[in-house]
Amino acid sequence: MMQTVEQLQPKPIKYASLPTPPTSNTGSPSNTSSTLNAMKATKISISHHHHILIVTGPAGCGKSTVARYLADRYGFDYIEGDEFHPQANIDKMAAGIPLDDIDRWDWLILLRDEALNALKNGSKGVVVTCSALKKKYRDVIRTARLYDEDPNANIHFVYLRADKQTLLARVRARQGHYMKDAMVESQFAALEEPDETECKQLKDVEIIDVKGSLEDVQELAHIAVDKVLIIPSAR
Ligand SMILES: Nc1ncnc2c1ncn2[C@@H]1O[C@H](COP(=O)(O)OP(=O)(O)O)[C@@H](O)[C@H]1O
Ligand SMILES: O=C(O)[C@H](O)[C@@H](O)[C@H](O)[C@H](O)COP(=O)(O)O
Repeated sequence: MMQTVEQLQPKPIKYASLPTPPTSNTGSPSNTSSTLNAMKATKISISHHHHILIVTGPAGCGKSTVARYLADRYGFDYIEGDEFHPQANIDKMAAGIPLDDIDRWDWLILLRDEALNALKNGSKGVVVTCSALKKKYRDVIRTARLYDEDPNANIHFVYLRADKQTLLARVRARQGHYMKDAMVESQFAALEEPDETECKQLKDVEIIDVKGSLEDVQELAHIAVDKVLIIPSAR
């Protein structure tokens, strides 16, 4: 069964005023003009497979903002990863102490299982925010495919790439969050960006440069994700 994007989202999709797509040192470019032209010219449908989109990156890169937008666009469930940290992790981060691997394992498994539950309960797709700073954390999430009832479940990472200055500015401007700007340094220290090997071998990472305005970033993100979710119709 196919669902058209038009059915999921009343607003027409604009492809007209796109920002110049970013290129990345480590991953594939987020889109090409030929893909865009193909999408403009054809009716587009979301494949019937289960989809898990993991929006990743360090604190302040825009995970929640972009994930909510994507969930809305595709009619997917939304899981805010921060809400699944145990209180001990929140307390630690609020006190300015970075989490370590041990703090994160159960949280990652919980997020994976929450996503699987949403699919089991009938959701076609789910968008999860999860910093997933290291490759081994992303690998934990990748095991969702082994447990999902759809053997062709589509697990995809949207890595929001930002430089330290941008993150510092955004974390400083954000009100009422336990994660303060002093933690940005440790987030970068822990960060293992998806590199060329990971991107090429696993083909499940899109890298989005998030320096631009929110509107630009949302557009870049949905163009990248459309390529993953949507089958251009032959008709
Ligand atoms: N592209 C952007 N340009 C400007 N501000 C942004 C952008 N993306 C997010 N923000 C703002 O930056 C802050 C951090 O975004 P958020 O989505 O909470 O990031 P994360 O979930 O990764 O910590 C928020 O106040 C958000 O409104
Ligand atoms: O693995 C971690 O160290 C945390 O998950 C961290 O990366 C995450 O960013 C925080 O939960 C803060 O929340 P925000 O990302 O919403 O700032």
